[in-house]
Amino acid sequence: MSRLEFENVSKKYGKGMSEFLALDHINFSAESDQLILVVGPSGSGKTTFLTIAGGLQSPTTGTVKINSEIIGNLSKNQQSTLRLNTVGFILQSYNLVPYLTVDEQFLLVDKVKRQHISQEKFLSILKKLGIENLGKKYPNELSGGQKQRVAIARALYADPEYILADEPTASLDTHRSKEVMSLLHELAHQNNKTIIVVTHDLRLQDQADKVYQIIDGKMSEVLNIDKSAKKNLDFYSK
Ligand SMILES: Nc1ncnc2c1ncn2[C@@H]1O[C@H](COP(=O)(O)OP(=O)(O)OP(=O)(O)O)[C@@H](O)[C@H]1O
Repeated sequence: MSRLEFENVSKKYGKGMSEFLALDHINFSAESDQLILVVGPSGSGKTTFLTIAGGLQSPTTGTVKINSEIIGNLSKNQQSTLRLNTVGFILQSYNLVPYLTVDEQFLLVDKVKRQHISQEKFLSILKKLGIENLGKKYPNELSGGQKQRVAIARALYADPEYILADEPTASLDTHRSKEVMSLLHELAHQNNKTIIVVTHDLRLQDQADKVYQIIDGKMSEVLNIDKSAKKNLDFYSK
């Protein structure tokens, strides 16, 4: 079973007068079969949390474990291999390669991961995200929402144990947002994935198994999300 754990994780940026505590003693765990939503206002530490969860940056203090392995104890090469084999990122910047068509973005995953996905599975992912007709287009020919969906499809295509998504529905309308969240929910439960979504968008809470909030770098589980969601809607919106 997959398990991601944060033990007393803090992250400081800068030094001296410009020192800033972005994450403050966070304890957190996520397992397979879970879609977890992490909400919080702008600048509260959500992206910092997600990038540390995926080993893209290190905590200042505390321990992050993926499947019982302490990430900080691994060499840089071992960390890259662990990331490549277990974690799929959906980042705000989409991370699409500008000079590759949509189809080629997926071929690149095959190359990097030395895998080959059946055409049938490939098409089913594209269809689920409504991008089956975009294969020959380059990223600069796509709308923000289309780029977002290609980035999501590419993360799913690599079939990682963990999917870490930063505002995956930011450029999508309400209908598409719900579809994407349903898809992530289905993946978590039918394909045993651990999925963590950070977002401002409290409308996504319906599909989540657990909801956490980060405020000023401190994280807590939101047990009664409906009530606080209504109270905090303005607070969370950008
Ligand atoms: N590399 C960095 N150097 C210095 N400060 C940083 C750095 N990255 C983030 N910060 C600061 O840490 C805090 C948390 O940033 P983070 O991006 O994690 O917040 P966020 O909740 O994801 O915000 P948003 O919702 O606006 O994306 C912010 O005050 C930000 O300015």
